Amino acid sequence: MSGGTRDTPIGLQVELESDERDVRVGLEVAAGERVALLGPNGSGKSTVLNTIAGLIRPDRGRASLGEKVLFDLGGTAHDRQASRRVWRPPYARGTSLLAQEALLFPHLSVIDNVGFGPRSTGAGRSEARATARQWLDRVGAAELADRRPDQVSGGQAQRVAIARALAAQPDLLLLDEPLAALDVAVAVEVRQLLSRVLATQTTVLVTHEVLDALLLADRVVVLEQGRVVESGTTAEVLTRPRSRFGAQFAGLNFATGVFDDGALRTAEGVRLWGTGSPVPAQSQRAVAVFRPSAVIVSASVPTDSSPRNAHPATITELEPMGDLLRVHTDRFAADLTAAAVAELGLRPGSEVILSVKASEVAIYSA
Ligand SMILES: Nc1ncnc2c1ncn2[C@@H]1O[C@H](COP(=O)(O)OP(=O)(O)OP(=O)(O)O)[C@@H](O)[C@H]1O
Repeated sequence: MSGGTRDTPIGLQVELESDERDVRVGLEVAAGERVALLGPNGSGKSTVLNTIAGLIRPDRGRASLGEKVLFDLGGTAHDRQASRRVWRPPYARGTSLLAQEALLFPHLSVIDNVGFGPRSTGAGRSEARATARQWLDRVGAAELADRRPDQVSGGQAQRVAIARALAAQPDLLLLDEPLAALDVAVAVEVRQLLSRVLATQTTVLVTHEVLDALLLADRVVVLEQGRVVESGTTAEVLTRPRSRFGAQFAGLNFATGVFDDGALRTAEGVRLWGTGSPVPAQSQRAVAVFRPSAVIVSASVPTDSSPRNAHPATITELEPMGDLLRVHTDRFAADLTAAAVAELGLRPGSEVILSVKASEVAIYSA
């Protein structure tokens, strides 16, 4: 070990069940792996993070970091014998939690904030300060060492908080939307910093940002209503999502149903023709995914190209999206230029036909 993260990363295994919150989640993070937890508000992301950190006690479950048991409350698949109840307190877990706000200790200088972890695991004052200096250097905040937390900006405070979290040499780093409170420009810098320092750090990251998943995570786990609904490499989930939230995160239109005679049939009876990749078996549960930019909006069914997928829809909302407008409807979303929206006279309540070529729709098993 050298004033940094542990030389040999270790992995995490968690199973937890909370009745009050209706959260039942199993999660495995390999040694050195960085996993992003995604999901809508209230889907259970913070519950998972705070349970691992030891701030929330679930009803049942078990978690271990390498050989170290964080808690074992029984009632899980591992619980083959009546298990001994284990609840390791937060400070003895080897985890560091970094939240949206830096939450530095206000009465300590920046360097002593960063040296706090090493001090509390037995390092002497000068050794702790040396480790803290190395970390402040690594996060580009060496010149802040002697300041008080109220003398640094939000972005600087978050850099210091990252240094403090990592100087404690955590076996597991827990990040709860660490960039959400920062200005866009500062978030870009701190994201770069995180991607540099997290390379081999076992990490669980809660985020709502696609860029965080792309740059900071090896794998993505999607929660909906307290359950894991999909998991895969970041690239897999962004290109072939299998959950509604995964598709929303990737900015894609999404429908679920069963594969039936060459098309997806949804529970509402809508049929979507597409390209099977690979083609699902007849009657298999499947999803259809396509880009909003592939959707054509018109006042009536186009006669020239006769697309197989043409559906009546009502516009619900218009939203700016880069240099386009995203047209939300009661069915799918479409990206149009402002000129096209003006020409068609589109506004919430307008009734339109949405069409998309079958070659633009990917259908695969759910
Ligand atoms: N203190 C609490 N007591 C009881 N139930 C709670 C408490 N906090 C959250 N819940 C419930 O637990 C479930 C999971 O919430 P949680 O905060 O973990 O979701 P989340 O995915 O982190 O949401 P967000 O993105 O809004 O932070 C929700 O149904 C929520 O209403």
